[in-house]
Amino acid sequence: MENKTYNPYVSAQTQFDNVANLIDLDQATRELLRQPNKEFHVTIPVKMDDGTTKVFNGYRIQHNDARGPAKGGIRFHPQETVDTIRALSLWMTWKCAVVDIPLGGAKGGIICDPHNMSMAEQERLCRGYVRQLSKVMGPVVDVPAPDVMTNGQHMLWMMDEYETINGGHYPGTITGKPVGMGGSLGRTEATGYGVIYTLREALKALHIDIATTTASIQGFGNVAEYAARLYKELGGKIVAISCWDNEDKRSYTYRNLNGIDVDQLVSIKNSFGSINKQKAIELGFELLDGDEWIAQDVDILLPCALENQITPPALEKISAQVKVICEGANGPTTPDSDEIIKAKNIYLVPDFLCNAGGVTCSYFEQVQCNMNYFWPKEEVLEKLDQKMTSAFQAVHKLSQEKNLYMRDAAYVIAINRVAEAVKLRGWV
Ligand SMILES: NC(=O)C1=CN([C@@H]2O[C@H](COP(=O)(O)OP(=O)(O)OC[C@H]3O[C@@H](n4cnc5c(N)ncnc54)[C@H](O)[C@@H]3O)[C@@H](O)[C@H]2O)C=CC1
Ligand SMILES: O=C(O)CCC(=O)C(=O)O
Repeated sequence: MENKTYNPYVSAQTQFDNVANLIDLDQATRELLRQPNKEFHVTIPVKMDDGTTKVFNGYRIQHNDARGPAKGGIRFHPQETVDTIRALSLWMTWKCAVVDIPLGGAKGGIICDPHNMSMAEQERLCRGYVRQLSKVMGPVVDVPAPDVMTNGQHMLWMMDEYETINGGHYPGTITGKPVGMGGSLGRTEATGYGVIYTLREALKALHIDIATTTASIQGFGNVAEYAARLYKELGGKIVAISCWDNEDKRSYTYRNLNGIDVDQLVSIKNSFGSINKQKAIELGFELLDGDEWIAQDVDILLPCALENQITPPALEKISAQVKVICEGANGPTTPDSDEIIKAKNIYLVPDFLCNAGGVTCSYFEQVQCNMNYFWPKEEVLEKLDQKMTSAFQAVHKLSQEKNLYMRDAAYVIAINRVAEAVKLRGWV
């Protein structure tokens, strides 16, 4: 099969258009919701350690804030594109709506490769980004958080710059901050755990005992690591994990058919979620091609890396054993692949439902910051489980009642909530 290229923004709009037709959404609401409301494109000059100045391109795209302040992560990636960020901003709106938290959708990104930047350069980049955007962000406007290749330290530098500019303490400006500095316990785990809460519920609905299942995972960053940890804790066996190798500029799949020891693999990965190949081989892992994660004879696939990973050619390799796909990543599946997944009768938990644990915990972080009182981890995770489980059940129920694909059912709930908000506000 020929290798097609996919634009995530086109995919996000295609998904939206399909469901807008299904629910007969009026024309004005369609036009409003199928594109972002505001876009900020900025240049960020950064003094590099060698004395030169490098200019980076950054973006913040706010899709919709009818239900509350815009919310969504900031990515650092050398191949970041404005269309990817547009798509991600749409998905953030649907995500907050499907779990019913009072927030809108936004996303940010900077084209850069943090692998090749010192911590001091990264700090200057974070501060420069906020200097460009401080007027259009803030606790009641737009609240960023970590995403691919960003972490709590980046968020703290950004918050500090925002507070310096605005002269006060505004911990609700950014979420995903380190614990003790306005961060919430459980935020590090939240997205990955949320993925597994939805998997647990999906398996219950399918009458499959999680302890009898096997899984293969794409990615080994924040989302994948904590999904792997909780899945194992619930009795599942992981046989393969793939990740990017920045030295070889390609991905590999690490396989152990006896079951992967997650702690052991974490001990040999770096802060970017890349596994040390040499050490993995010494530990007895089989080294396979990066694409092989999808070809394993497992019950569950957990794509937790990037967008456009599950394509028709990739699906040609999928094992007949696969029963469930839980999308930890944003946009891992292309619209033409959805048709194949439906035809194969694989149960799909769609991205903006499956990975909503991160933003749900970010919302809890804001609530705790507003109270200036922080909950114990057990309380955070219990509330997170409740939110994720009830959102999953509402989507599953609708999908059963109306015979809808799970992605479409999640969209019906999310779009209806946002459409109602824009109507109530008198925007359409
Ligand atoms: N961090 C969060 O709270 C949330 C993240 N997400 C989404 O989850 C996905 C992963 O995010 P994080 O874990 O935070 O990022 P991360 O930067 O911590 O990890 C990304 C992982 O993907 C791997 N990867 C990159 N390219 C790959 C390729 N071609 N093949 C195999 N592996 C590859 C990297 O090696 C790394 O292990 C992204 O789509 C992100 O937008 C969604 C919701 C919240
Ligand atoms: O925690 C957040 O606010 C957003 C996380 C995020 O970027 C995402 O869910 O894709």
